[in-house]
Amino acid sequence: MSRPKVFRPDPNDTTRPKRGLTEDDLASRETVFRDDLLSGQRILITGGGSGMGKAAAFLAVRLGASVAICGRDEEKLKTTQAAIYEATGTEILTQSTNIRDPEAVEELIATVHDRLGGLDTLVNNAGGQFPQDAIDFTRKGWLAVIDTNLNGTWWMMQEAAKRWRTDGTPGNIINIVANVERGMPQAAHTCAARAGVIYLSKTLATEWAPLNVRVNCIGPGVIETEGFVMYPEEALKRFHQANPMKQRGNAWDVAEAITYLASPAGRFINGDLIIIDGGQAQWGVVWPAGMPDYFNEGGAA
Ligand SMILES: CCCCCCCCC/C=C/C(=O)SCCNC(=O)CCNC(=O)[C@H](O)C(C)(C)COP(=O)(O)OP(=O)(O)OC[C@H]1O[C@@H](n2cnc3c(N)ncnc32)[C@H](O)[C@@H]1OP(=O)(O)O
Ligand SMILES: NC(=O)C1=CN([C@@H]2O[C@H](COP(=O)(O)OP(=O)(O)OC[C@H]3O[C@@H](n4cnc5c(N)ncnc54)[C@H](OP(=O)(O)O)[C@@H]3O)[C@@H](O)[C@H]2O)C=CC1
Repeated sequence: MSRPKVFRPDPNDTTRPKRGLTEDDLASRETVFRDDLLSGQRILITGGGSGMGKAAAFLAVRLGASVAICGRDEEKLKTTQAAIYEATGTEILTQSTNIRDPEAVEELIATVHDRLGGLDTLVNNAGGQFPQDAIDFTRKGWLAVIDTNLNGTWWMMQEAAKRWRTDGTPGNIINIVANVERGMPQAAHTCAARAGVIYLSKTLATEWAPLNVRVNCIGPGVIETEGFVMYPEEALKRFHQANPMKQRGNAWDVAEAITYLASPAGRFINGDLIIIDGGQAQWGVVWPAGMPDYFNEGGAA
């Protein structure tokens, strides 16, 4: 088998195309929602400095929400903050936070409450993984993906809910996971973590109903964002072949679904998983690190 065991993206490689919607797109793209839909809402979006989180932040501000974003990279957050300010005249709150650090998460939730006066909707979008055959995962790699996607999401959920319980105010949690129903070859670490988040969410949708907190998940399929840099160009050529529409989704597709769940239209949706994947769940498999010969026609039976 000639597939490389590891693909490490080079952040300084300028030969790769820039991917994802531009700030101009995010500032002007049409939305189905009315201008003041989220007026008065306070929304915290993790990983809001890029990709789907950034699109959701742009849209929420355009629809009147007060928005906070976090991520590890302060510069990315500041760039997004400036772009949103330029497009809308509204300043969002940014706080550099690693969601894997529960103390940093506690500080983040406290800052959001202090600065925005409370929190209505938490969007747990921060996350990611690298493509690799599971058998070759290092322990550190496995732990990094589980700690980010499962533990990090949990620290955020728990801390937000504690504040809602203390304050006696309602809450809404939207967890961005992935389309894991049929498993995800070469993404087993993230599949395990996301499946964990989905069933955590289904459980808490019941357990936290007495607190008036709703919990839902969104499972994106192949959505073209800056995050595609984690995958080799060769794999990216095949990604959209895995859905019957043979298309890549974009960050706006997910941002509008987040908005729907954050709006009063989502008021009776609880414990659910909304898949946005062009039908991939019923069709193909991505193989982000390259399909083993075994599965090719003529490969071992
Ligand atoms: C859902 C779709 C699924 C795949 C299916 C594809 C279809 C969907 C397409 C797109 C899906 C997306 O999610 S796009 C969004 C992608 N965006 C992201 O992934 C951004 C966030 N990701 C990350 O921060 C990193 O990838 C992550 C590993 C999770 C955490 O980062 P950290 O900074 O903690 O970790 P690092 O220090 O970089 O690495 C820790 C260890 O992990 C291992 N490691 C890290 N990168 C590695 C690599 N490329 N190949 C092998 N191993 C690696 C090594 O053991 C590292 O240790 P050392 O050896 O000591 O270095
Ligand atoms: N694009 C796709 O096709 C799919 C994406 N997803 C998931 O959707 C979410 C958004 O992805 P997308 O927009 O595509 O990709 P991006 O890579 O653009 O977004 C991921 C964001 O998460 C932040 N992040 C990562 N780790 C941490 C951490 N430990 N603490 C705080 N922030 C963190 C990153 O910011 P920073 O680096 O500054 O920390 C970044 O802004 C991710 O969870 C992704 O895995 C799921 C299925 C498909």
